[in-house]
Order: sequence, then structure tokens, then C-alpha cells
Amino acid sequence: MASQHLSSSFKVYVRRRPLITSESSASKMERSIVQHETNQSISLSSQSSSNRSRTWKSVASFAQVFVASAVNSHVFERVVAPTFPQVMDGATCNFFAYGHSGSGKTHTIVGYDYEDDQHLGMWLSAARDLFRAVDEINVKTRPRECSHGFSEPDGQTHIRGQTEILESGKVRLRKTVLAGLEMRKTGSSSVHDKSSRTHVVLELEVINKELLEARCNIYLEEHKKSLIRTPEGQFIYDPERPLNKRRIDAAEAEKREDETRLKVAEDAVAECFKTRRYPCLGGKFVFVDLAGSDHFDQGNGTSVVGPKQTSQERLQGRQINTDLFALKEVVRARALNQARIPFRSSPLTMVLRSHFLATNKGQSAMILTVSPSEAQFTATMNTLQYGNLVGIAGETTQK
Ligand SMILES: Nc1ncnc2c1ncn2[C@@H]1O[C@H](COP(=O)(O)OP(=O)(O)OP(=O)(O)O)[C@@H](O)[C@H]1O
Repeated sequence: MASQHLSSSFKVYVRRRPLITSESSASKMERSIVQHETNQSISLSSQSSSNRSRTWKSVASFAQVFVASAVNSHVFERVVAPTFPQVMDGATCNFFAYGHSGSGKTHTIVGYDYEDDQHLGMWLSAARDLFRAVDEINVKTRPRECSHGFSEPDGQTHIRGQTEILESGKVRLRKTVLAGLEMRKTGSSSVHDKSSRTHVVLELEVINKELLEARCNIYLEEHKKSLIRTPEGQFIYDPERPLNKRRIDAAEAEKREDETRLKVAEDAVAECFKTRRYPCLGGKFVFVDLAGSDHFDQGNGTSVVGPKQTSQERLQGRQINTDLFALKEVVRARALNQARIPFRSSPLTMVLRSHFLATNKGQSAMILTVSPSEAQFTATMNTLQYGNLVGIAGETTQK
């Protein structure tokens, strides 16, 4: 595993996948990569069906453009593994996959093959390495008692999450994650009819029992404060204050109580960190498989919306657009050191707020996934344009 510390705080990578079965008759667009001082730029050209040739060139904002034959383990070694020492030092490192529908986001973050190490998604490879590292710590501290290291008495280091111990002694987390992914909404897009319409956020955090208990209180309080239930039984974020005075007073009183409890829980967490024996405690990998970017529109009408969508799907598309726009603005505002970071502009950035705030000593990266098919020229260009904006913002952070 690579072990160098990275200097920049937000890097953008491009991952081009091979043509897939459903595209067997598609022609590939031409692309060339230019190496600049530290970054790479990419140019695309295509001969469209109307024989109108199109070209587009990015700026030099990409840390690396992966070739189509690069497997998941290679991408992991280049993008995620170098940040491992930071997580083991208690930092938070965030990784986003961004791209149009069917471009390879889920293939990259979650993966579709759980048996072959080469094809494990980023989160699973990270979990494997975290388990190994935590196991080593546990074995060093309690050699006789630790065979797998995650059911130790208080004071030992743990990874939170419902784990499954296999006969071989291996620890399996993926059932929990797969159950969560099952709940992911899919719909039709311009590319296929199993397009992901929600974002998936996977967190891998190194904690111990005391921290888990203290944190549980915080999570409960945070959710209680920011979520409301609709008559249909759905939980949504409530951006409005209640208008009724009695309700306002009651809400304020409840809020004060929540704040008191939150303070107590926060103090307990701070105490855990003060007395922690391992620097890795609190270290976290966050992997975000964003919903398909087909709807992202920067105001110049460049989104690629499919014709076969229902009104409900169009509504979801608008929400995805809002989320992706807000994410870009958050990265930009942070890069420019703005006093106000617009976390509250979308549910996605509200969810990611604490992860962004925790990355002050960690690393964030975005992997832009693209198809080589000529038919996806506009979608690919939109993805790279978005990545350019995020990459340029990330560059600013380094200076
Ligand atoms: N790098 C790759 N190598 C080989 N196959 C790939 C690669 N990336 C994606 N694929 C294949 O392409 C198909 C679509 O990929 P995937 O489901 O990851 O897309 P997605 O971007 O998550 O789409 P959506 O946003 O619609 O959910 C899958 O069958 C996947 O296995």
C-alpha cells in the first residue's frame, strides 16, 4: 500500500470505463490526455451522427485520468490508499463518485464483485485495510484474546457497524450495506432504467465503545432536531420554523433541552478523545456514490434529461440538480475560505456538513466516471466541466 502523505486537500480524478455490452455497437469518442506540471487535462472529440465534429478541452485540473482498463484495485491504490495514514491518525477523508447514469459510479464505490480483490469497490477495500490495521493494533495490545479484534472488552478499538464473523474468521460488513442499498430509489434515465436516484453515503469510522455510546446520543439529538415526518410517514428535513406561537415556544423549550443534552454528549465525546490511547480513534473514510448527474444544469441548458421520465422522476431530477449544484458551491466556498459555507442549501450538503468540517486535516477526492461512447459526448463533457470547477476550487485550497 502506498504510504505518502498528500499535500492537497481536494483532488479530482477521471475514470473512463470500457464500452459495456449494451454499447457494443457504439463508436468511441477520441480523447487525449496532456500532462501539465502536476495535473492532467483531457480533450475530447467526436464525429456525431449528423457528421458534425465536436471537440472540447478541459483545463489542467485533474490529478490523474485513468485508462479504461484500470481495475478497481488500481484506482483504490492511487486514490484512497495514500490517505490511509491520515485516517489512522484520526482524520476524515471523503471520496465522491460523480458522473452520468451508467458511467460507473456504483462500480467504483460499491463494486459489483465482492469475491475478487481486484474488483472490490473503494469502500470495501478501505474496510478490509481498516480491519487489518485495527486488528494489528488489537493483537499488539491483547495478543492472547484477539483473533479478529472487534468483539473486545471496553477500551479496545472497534469499527462501528453490524458485522458478521465468517467461519474463516473474516469479518463481513457488506450485508448491512447491501440492505441499505436495496432501499436506494432507482428510476429511468436517458441511459438505462435502473438509474440511481438517490445518493449513497458510506461511512467507515474507527471508534471504541465509549465513543460509540457518546456518539449515539449526539446522532439521536441531531436527527431529532433536523427531521420531521410527513403525513405519508416519510422523514424529511424541515427548513421552516413552526408558525404557531405555542408550538414555537414548545419547540424552543425542546430545543433548549436538546442543546443541554447535546452539550453533555459532546463533552463525553471530547473526554473520549482526550483520553484516547490510539490516534486512529475517530479516523473516518466517507464514500459517496452520488445520484446520476444527468440532470445537472449550470443554467446553460446542458443537462441530458431523458424523454421517458414521469413527473415524479422529473421532480427527483430537479432535487438531484439542486444537490449537485450545492455540493459544487460548498467545495468552492471552502476553497475560497469563505466565512459562510452554504451547507444548508441542500439535503445532501446538510448530511455531508460534519464530514466536510472534519476534513481539516484530511483529504477529499472526487472520481469523475465517464463512458467512452460517442453517444455520451454531452454527458461526458458536462461531467468533466463539473469536475473542472471542483478541481479548480481544490487547487485553490492548496495555495
Ligand atoms: N470501470 C469499469 N469496468 C468495467 N465495467 C464497468 C466499469 N464501470 C462501470 N461498469 C459497468 O457499467 C455498468 C453501469 O455502471 P454503474 O452501475 O456503476 O453506473 P452508475 O454510474 O452507478 O449508474 P447510475 O447513476 O445510473 O446508477 C455496470 O454494468 C458496471 O458493471
